[in-house]
Amino acid sequence: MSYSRELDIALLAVQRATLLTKSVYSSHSKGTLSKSDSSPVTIGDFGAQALIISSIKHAFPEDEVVGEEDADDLRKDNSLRDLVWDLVQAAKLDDSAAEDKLGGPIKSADDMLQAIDSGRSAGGRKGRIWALDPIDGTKGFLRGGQYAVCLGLLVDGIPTVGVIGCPNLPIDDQAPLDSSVGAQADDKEGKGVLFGAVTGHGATSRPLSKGALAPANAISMKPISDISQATFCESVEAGHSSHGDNAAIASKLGITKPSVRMDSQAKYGSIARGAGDLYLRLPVSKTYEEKIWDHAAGVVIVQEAGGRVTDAWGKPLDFGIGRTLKENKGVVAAPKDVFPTVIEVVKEVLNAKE
Ligand SMILES: Nc1ncnc2c1ncn2[C@@H]1O[C@H](COP(=O)(O)O)[C@@H](OP(=O)(O)O)[C@H]1O
Ligand SMILES: [Mg+2]
Ligand SMILES: [Mg+2]
Ligand SMILES: [Mg+2]
Repeated sequence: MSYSRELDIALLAVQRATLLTKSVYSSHSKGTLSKSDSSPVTIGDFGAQALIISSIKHAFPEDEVVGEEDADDLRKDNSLRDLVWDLVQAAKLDDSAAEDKLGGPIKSADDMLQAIDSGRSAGGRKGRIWALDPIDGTKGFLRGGQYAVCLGLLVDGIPTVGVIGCPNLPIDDQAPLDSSVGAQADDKEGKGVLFGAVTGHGATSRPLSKGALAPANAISMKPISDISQATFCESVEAGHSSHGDNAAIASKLGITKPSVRMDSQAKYGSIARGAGDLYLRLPVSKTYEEKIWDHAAGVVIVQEAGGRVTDAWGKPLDFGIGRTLKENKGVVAAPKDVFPTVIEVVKEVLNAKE
């Protein structure tokens, strides 16, 4: 199957949601709350989840969605709900054919809450399940760094369609990648990329637009003949990925360039288009379970661009067990031909710590 309709809807739904996240990004009050795990969530996360789930349920009513957020906090606080509702009503693509494909605007605040809560699927190995991260890199979103709106389709537990919208990344696939891209990001002139991929059909990038989709460019990972020249990406947040272990791996590979620190699945997009080469996410905590919505879209895009993605022990990521990757620890992504070299070194560093 080519999943071309799924890709089209996912691209448009993510594109529409970025109109909302961009309006929150540039505003002083982001309506930030602290969740039970003490991680942040903003009115942008709730609004983007509502818009995307409503688009998916319109186009594919039978599909399930595993979404990061739920509407509990909005049901308890009417003023917060109203803030999100205002944002959701304002986020419209300026192309009526595209809006029609997404079912047009959400009809009421109650429908909005219901849409957000339709992301409560438990996940699993059977059928079609979308994994949605309405704002990935919320800490970057609040700090003024990179963030991404991410949507992946799992078919029988296998990531099959992936879309990532990155409002703050340079449009140009060839733009040099260093930590200035990860820090002090903005979404002004020349910024805003939409990545997309379907298993077996390649990966693309295109400028984010406000209406119909812009023409796509095929992307692929950069061939590397000398691994010591590689550029590696890692989280900005030291609590999400071990900077020390990542640095030890880079050093064993002979890499001397400093890492590119960047929030969100913008890392997957950046290596998929050959701006960077490796993505290292070595676990910090022994008990943390990676979430399926933090990786589903990025994995399809990197694989279709010529890469391989596994956990830090080289085990395939298992998206079919539920909302988390509980059988995996950490994540490593690299171009296929150098992947075996990279994963051997990752395992050496992990084994030395056991
Ligand atoms: N202890 C931890 N280890 C790894 N990832 C974590 C973590 N705590 C939170 N995260 C995840 O890290 C994601 C951001 O990744 P990155 O550091 O690459 O930007 C967060 O996504 P959200 O921002 O969507 O909540 C969150 O799901
Ligand atoms: Mg979060
Ligand atoms: Mg996330
Ligand atoms: Mg998120």
